[in-house]
Amino acid sequence: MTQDHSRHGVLLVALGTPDSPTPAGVRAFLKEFLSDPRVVDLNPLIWKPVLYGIILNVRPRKVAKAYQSIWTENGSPLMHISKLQQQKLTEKLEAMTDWPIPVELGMTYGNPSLSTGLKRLQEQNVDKVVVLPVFPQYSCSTVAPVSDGLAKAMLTRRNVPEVRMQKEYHLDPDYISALADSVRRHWDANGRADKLLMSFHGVPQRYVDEGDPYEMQCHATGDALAEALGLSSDEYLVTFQSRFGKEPWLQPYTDETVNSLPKQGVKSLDVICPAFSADCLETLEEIAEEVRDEFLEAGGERYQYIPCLNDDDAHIELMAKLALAQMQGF
Ligand SMILES: C=CC1=C(C)c2cc3[nH]c(cc4nc(cc5[nH]c(cc1n2)c(C)c5CCC(=O)O)C(CCC(=O)O)=C4C)c(C)c3C=C
Ligand SMILES: [Fe+2]
Ligand SMILES: [Fe+2]
Repeated sequence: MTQDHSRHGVLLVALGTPDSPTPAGVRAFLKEFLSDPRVVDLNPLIWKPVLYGIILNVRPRKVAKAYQSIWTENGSPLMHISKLQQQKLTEKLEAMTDWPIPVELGMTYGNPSLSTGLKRLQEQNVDKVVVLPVFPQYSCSTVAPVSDGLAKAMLTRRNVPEVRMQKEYHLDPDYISALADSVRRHWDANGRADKLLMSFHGVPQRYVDEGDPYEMQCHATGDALAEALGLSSDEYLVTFQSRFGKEPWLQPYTDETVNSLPKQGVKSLDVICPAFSADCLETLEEIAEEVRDEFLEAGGERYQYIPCLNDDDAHIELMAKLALAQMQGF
């Protein structure tokens, strides 16, 4: 079936990242991010004094150092990889449709904003926007802020576009097979560890108790990936990383699990982070460095991090397939 793509465009959405790896750059990013009640839903009368009085004074200096350790000549890895994805997705869509379909980046927090991305699409005459947040698993703390941000961006437009948003794709067969292929490539090049650890970004347990399907979707992804790889239940683990604040987050925690594994005889680990579509601070610094050091200090012998899908062909093909399927819905 052929379709008229003349008014179609894609807004490729990622979480966002600081403009610079400096305390000021990180502070501006954290201020916007951590002020979103979708991310931290505590009573503002309690949260705002903590955020402005403590967190925004202490955390930026520490986190800027972490960003400096992963920053490249192309800037923040998340931004650089997102731009590569944007460019390759543009090329892939044109190859598949014989029509140039504009793809713009929009970050939930930081630059370019969702509003900027939307404006750039409208400047190219786009009136039917497919929004593709690159979060395979839906969470109220990642995907819902995208729909909030879009609604806010459109509040001031006289002419609003038609919009369709991909909510999640945690069991899409092409997503699972792209992950499985990346693990197999890693095994072929490096051999296979005792276990495959699948570490997902955490969220507060309470969000799940109140209806966020994120945890269930992470486990479904993990089980499907294990099945695609032919792993039995004792050959892989699903854990949750990046805990923030005092209340319980999804468990088991990645760091605690990794610390306990050498004592149980697990001396080598392969680690993959399926909730991340691009390598970033949380994978390159936290998982590939910090957690690795903890494993080796606890008696582990070999720890290997498997990169995110980033700009892999299979990943770009998945994005193109999802975008085109959404376009069929207009
Ligand atoms: C405070 C609560 C947080 C929730 C809830 C949360 C959910 C969540 N985040 C991602 C993806 C990413 N998070 C990243 C960084 C990051 N995340 C939090 C906090 C929460 N995340 C903070 C404070 C930070 C900044 C760094 C720090 O201060 O520790 C990033 C990396 C961005 C980068 O620049 O590289 C990503 C990506 C998901 C998928 C998720 C829930 C499912
Ligand atoms: Fe996060
Ligand atoms: Fe972190």
